[in-house]
Amino acid sequence: MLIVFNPTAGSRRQRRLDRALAALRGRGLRPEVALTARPGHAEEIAREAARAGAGTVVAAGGDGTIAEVASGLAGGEAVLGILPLGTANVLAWELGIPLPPEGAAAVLAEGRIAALRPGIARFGDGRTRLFLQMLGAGFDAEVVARLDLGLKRRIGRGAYVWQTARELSRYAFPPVTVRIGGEAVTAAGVVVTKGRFYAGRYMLAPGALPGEAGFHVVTFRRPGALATALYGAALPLDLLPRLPGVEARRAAALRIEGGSVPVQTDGDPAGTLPVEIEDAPAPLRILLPR
Ligand SMILES: Nc1ncnc2c1ncn2[C@@H]1O[C@H](COP(=O)(O)OP(=O)(O)OP(=O)(O)O)[C@@H](O)[C@H]1O
Repeated sequence: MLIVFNPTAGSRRQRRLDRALAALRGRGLRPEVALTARPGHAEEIAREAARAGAGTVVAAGGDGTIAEVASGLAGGEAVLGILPLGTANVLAWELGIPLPPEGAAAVLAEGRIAALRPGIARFGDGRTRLFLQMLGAGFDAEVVARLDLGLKRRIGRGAYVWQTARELSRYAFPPVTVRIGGEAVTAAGVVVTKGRFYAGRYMLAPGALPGEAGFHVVTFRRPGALATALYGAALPLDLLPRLPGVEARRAAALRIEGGSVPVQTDGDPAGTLPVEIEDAPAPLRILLPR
């Protein structure tokens, strides 16, 4: 077992890693730890470990680190483990992986292996990006792109609230077009998700199930600061899916177009529109609670 540790993710991460390591050793495991030195490094480490025959490669960080490790493992035999040390930890909430390090360690030691179907985003410039939870185009990606990472390290999720307030006054809400089969929907923004939750443990797509093929596509029709502030206020109350102008569809694959609109995947900046989205060719094996 190799643990790929992002020392910049979340807060109090070193102590939480140490607690997980102690719990794993208590269960007779002797994991190695590799530290990431830069964005993208977790993917390289994971790919190399898988090539060298690692059985389990654990992403110790937030959703961005998990997506990077998953990219490195794609198409191989190694199993993905998750030690949630991030800021929002959406995927951990989605999959029921405990946030306390001892609980997460128990899943790494004794969990069951399940299959997830990652999504793949193909950008107009030819780059691809794998995601496990979600992709957003529009306002949420603008917030992620402009987030002050130092502030996020200091105050955690409050940094997103602060950045949202700032972007509400200056984002122009250019329209995006979502194409699913022959249908075209124009909206102010869209979130394409594999899971139910968004921004933590808040309900976005109640019908989504981990491991399913395809996507739940949630469009936000109304542009502007007022509508977006309302979406933001409804989110922690789990009322977002019921708001007027918020519509959900299923799609096996889709294309999103829009001029210079930013895109985020699993909470990290990923590029700009256009993007084509489909399921990854192979499932990914992952350790989940029994
Ligand atoms: N050593 C490093 N220095 C700077 N950035 C790094 C380093 N290692 C990894 N990263 C980048 O940090 C980004 C953010 O990390 P991650 O998403 O894991 O944590 P988080 O943002 O705190 O958590 P969450 O996504 O759950 O809110 C990752 O996308 C990764 O590319």
